[in-house]
Amino acid sequence: MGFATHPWPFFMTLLAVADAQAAILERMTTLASERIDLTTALGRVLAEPMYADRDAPPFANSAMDGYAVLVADLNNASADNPVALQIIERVAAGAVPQHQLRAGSAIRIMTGAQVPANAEAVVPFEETDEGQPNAQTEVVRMFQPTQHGNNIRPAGEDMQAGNLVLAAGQVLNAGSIGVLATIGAAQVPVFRQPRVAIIATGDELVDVGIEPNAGQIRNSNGYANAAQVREAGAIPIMLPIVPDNAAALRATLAQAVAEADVLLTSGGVSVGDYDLVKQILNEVGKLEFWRVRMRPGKPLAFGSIDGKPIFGLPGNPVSAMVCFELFVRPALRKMGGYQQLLRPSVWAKLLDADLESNERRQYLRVIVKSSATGLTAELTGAQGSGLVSSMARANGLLIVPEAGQGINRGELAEVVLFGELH
Ligand SMILES: Nc1nc2c(c(=O)[nH]1)N[C@H]1C(S)=C(S)[C@@H](COP(=O)(O)OP(=O)(O)OC[C@H]3O[C@@H](n4cnc5c(N)ncnc54)[C@H](O)[C@@H]3O)O[C@H]1N2
Ligand code: MOO
Ligand SMILES: [Mg+2]
Repeated sequence: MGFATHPWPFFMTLLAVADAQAAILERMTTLASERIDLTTALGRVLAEPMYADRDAPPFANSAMDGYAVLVADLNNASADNPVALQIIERVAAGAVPQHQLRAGSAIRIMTGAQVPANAEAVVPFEETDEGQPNAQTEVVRMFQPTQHGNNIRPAGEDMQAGNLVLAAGQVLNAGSIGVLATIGAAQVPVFRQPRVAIIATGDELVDVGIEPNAGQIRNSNGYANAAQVREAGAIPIMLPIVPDNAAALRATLAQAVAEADVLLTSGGVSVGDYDLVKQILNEVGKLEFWRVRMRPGKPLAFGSIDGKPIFGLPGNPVSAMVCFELFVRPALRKMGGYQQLLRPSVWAKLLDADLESNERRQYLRVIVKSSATGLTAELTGAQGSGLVSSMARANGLLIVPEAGQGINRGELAEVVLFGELH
C-alpha cells in the first residue's frame, strides 16, 4: 500500500502548476447544448449566436409624452408668437395612429406609441400650453421651433433584423436576458452544465448532522467543494462519505461514473497506509498524473474512469479548495463552454512581512483591498492547510513563485482573485 509499493517512477517528478493545468485542460471537451427557459438562463453560457428577428424598436415611436408635429409648422413659433395646432388624434402606447399629420395639426401621443408615418418631431407637453380645449375642437399652443427627429426613436435604433446581438460563449447577464426577451427567445440554447460527483473519503468523517465521536471530524470538503462547483457554473451531486476501504471506494466510483460527467474525491491521495484513491483509480481507470509542485495541494491526483475525468483532491481542507480553484474550476468552465477559464489575477502590494520562496509554488490566502493608491494584500494569518476558516476570510491566493527571490513587504505580488474585492 502507498506510493513506495507502486512502480511509477515519473511520479517522482512534481509537475509545475501551469503544466498540470495545461495537461488537464487539453483533456477537457465542451459538453453538448440544451434549450432552457429564458427565466432560468441567467449565468448560463450561450451555445449559439443569437440574431434579432426584427428591428428593435420595431417601429418609430415617441420618446416623450407630447405632440407629434410637422417641423415647418413651428418655424416661426416663439413665446410672443405661439403657434396653435389642431389636435386631430390621441395615440396611446400599443395603438396604431389612424391619421397622418397635415399642416397646422398635432397628434397627442404617449411615450412608446408608434408615431404617425409622416411625423417629424414630438414636442413634450411641458413645452406647450398642455392643450387648451375650445368650443369645437382641441387646440395646443407651442412656443418654440423644433427639429427633425426630436424625441422620435427610429425603428431599429437598438437592433436591426438579422443583426448578431449575442455571440456564442457569452455568459448571460441581466442585460443579455433583456436582449433575448426582446428578440423573442423564450427558449435559449446554452451549454449543458457539468454534473460533478463529490466523494469525500475518510474513516474519520461524519456528515454535518451527526455528532462526531472520539477521533472523528465532520466532512467539510464535500460541502465546500459542492459550493465551488456551483460557483463554477456546474451541478454538484453529493455522494455519501466513503470509508478508507477499497471495495466501498470502487462501488462509489462506479455509481459516480454512471451519474456524473466529472468525479471529485477528497482525501486519500497521499502516502498514508489508508490512502487508497490512486491505487483504486489506477485499477478501475487511468491515473494521468500525481503531485504538483505547489503548497498547499501537492498530492493532487488526476486521471479518468470510462473517459470521465476524475480529480483526487488532497484531504486537507485548504488543499482541497485551492486545488479545486486552480485545476477543477478551469476544467469545469471548459466543459461548460465558458471562454474565460481562469480566474483573473491582479497585482497587489504585500502588507505583511517578507515572504520566502520555496521549492514549491505557494498560494497564500490573502485579503485584497482596493485603495486610492492601488490594491493591497494582507495574509489571513497562519497558512496551515487544515485551516478552513482562513479560506472563509480570503478573497485571493497570493502566489510566491517557486525557486525565486521571495516577495518583500511593500512589493507587488500576483494574486488570483476568487472573491469580491474589499
Ligand atoms: N509522509 C507524508 N505525509 C503527507 C504528505 C507527504 O508528502 N508525505 N503530504 C501531506 C500533504 S501536503 C497533504 S495535502 C495531505 C494529503 O492527504 P490525503 O489526501 O491523503 O488526505 P487524508 O490523509 O485523507 O486527510 C488529510 C487531512 O485532511 C482531513 N480531511 C480529509 N477529508 C476531509 C473532509 N472531507 N473534510 C474535512 N477534513 C478532511 C483529514 O482528516 C486529515 O486531517 O497529506 C500530508 N501527509
Ligand atoms: O500540500 Mo498539502 O496540501 O501542503 O497540505
Ligand atoms: Mg492521507
